Amino acid sequence: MAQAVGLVGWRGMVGSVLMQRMRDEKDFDLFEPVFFSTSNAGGAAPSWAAGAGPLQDAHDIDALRKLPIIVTAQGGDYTSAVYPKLRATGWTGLWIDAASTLRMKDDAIIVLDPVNRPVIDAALARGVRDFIGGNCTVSCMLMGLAGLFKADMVEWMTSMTYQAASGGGARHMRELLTQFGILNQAVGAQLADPASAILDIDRGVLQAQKNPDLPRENFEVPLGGSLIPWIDKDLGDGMSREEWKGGAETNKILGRGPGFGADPVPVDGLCVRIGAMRCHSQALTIKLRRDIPLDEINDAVRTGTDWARLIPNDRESSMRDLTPVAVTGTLDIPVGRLRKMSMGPEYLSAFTVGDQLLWGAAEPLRRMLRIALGEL
Ligand SMILES: NC(=O)C1=CN([C@@H]2O[C@H](COP(=O)(O)OP(=O)(O)OC[C@H]3O[C@@H](n4cnc5c(N)ncnc54)[C@H](OP(=O)(O)O)[C@@H]3O)[C@@H](O)[C@H]2O)C=CC1
Ligand SMILES: N[C@@H](CC(=O)OP(=O)(O)O)C(=O)O
Repeated sequence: MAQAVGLVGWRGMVGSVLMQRMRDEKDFDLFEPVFFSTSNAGGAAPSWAAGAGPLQDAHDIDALRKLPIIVTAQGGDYTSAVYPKLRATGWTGLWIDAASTLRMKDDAIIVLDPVNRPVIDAALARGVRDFIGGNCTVSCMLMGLAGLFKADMVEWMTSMTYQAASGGGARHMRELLTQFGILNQAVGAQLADPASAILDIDRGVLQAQKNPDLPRENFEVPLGGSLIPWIDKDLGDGMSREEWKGGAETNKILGRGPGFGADPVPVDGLCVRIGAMRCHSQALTIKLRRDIPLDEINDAVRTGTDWARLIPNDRESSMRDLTPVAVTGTLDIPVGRLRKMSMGPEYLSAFTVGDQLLWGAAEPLRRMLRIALGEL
């Protein structure tokens, strides 16, 4: 009989993308899904899951502890509330989670198997039970640049991010679009008149952006037609939590830093929210360990993972292939704008884009489940 797997958070935004990918890849042929809900215990399982029983209560520790594997995309509050109680019962099953709560725990692994499969395999062999998806910005960056890290070409790196609204969640995406709609309406008549003055339109947009009635419950400030140079909590030392994750998680995924054999690679930067929908983009400045020819760098990027796509550093290719619109809904991680910078031959610039709901959230989890089931 197939192994039972508990699924929590399957109808949220990350969960829905995860379910779709698992259906596309026929993952459900490999296990018996047991669907949980925090809001509708006893309700029907999703219609596409033929034969699945009714929804179980996601806070019912006795129901959860019967399962050898639990996959959750329910969120950090759920993990904080349920995980400690579940482990306190002596449950030794595998916990596969999208939330950041447990990521930096000593005995938890951040999963991104095309980059750190040996770390995952070694952890499974020594009995590690917690496998957590990485921060979306970090995972997308590493899926593109893995080749440079694998070849140990990187001395340090800065990452300047352009992060999509989806990183905040579904309500943030709606709010962004609502803001755009209101801005458009505010100047609709002038826009329709080719003879109207652009500075009048600009004034009208600014007025609408500054109007206290513009919906901003989620982002707190206008994002449509603007940007927000802060993501996640304020750590109190000038750094945002999202920026801290860049260095901390990159090194943990690579198996570098304190507790590992190799020195950490300094990774730092500035994380910015922009008005894109669901793709995070990043401009990278990389200090190479030595002057490496660009051909060699291109080869390393191209072969780093099966999903990295080398984009020629020309105007047409960059505009066509290196944008959120080009990448959304695909697993491709294009990497382009690769060139040596004027600071010297050891300084490399790069630009990369990734769908933060796919490689940034859902894909590493479904692949970890396959690994746990011995199917990848
Ligand atoms: N958003 C992102 O970009 C990323 C998020 N993550 C992590 O994934 C977790 C979940 O995030 P996300 O998917 O954005 O959260 P959502 O808010 O979309 O979903 C979370 C839960 O909300 C409940 N819910 C209530 N109303 C609705 C509704 N109308 N439609 C769907 N679900 C509803 C569902 O639980 P129930 O069925 O039990 O009612 C659902 O599982 C978080 O921990 C986050 O940190 C990780 C990487 C990226
Ligand atoms: N913080 C990310 C999204 C996210 O959920 O990240 P994490 O999984 O590290 O909490 C963003 O806002 O774009």
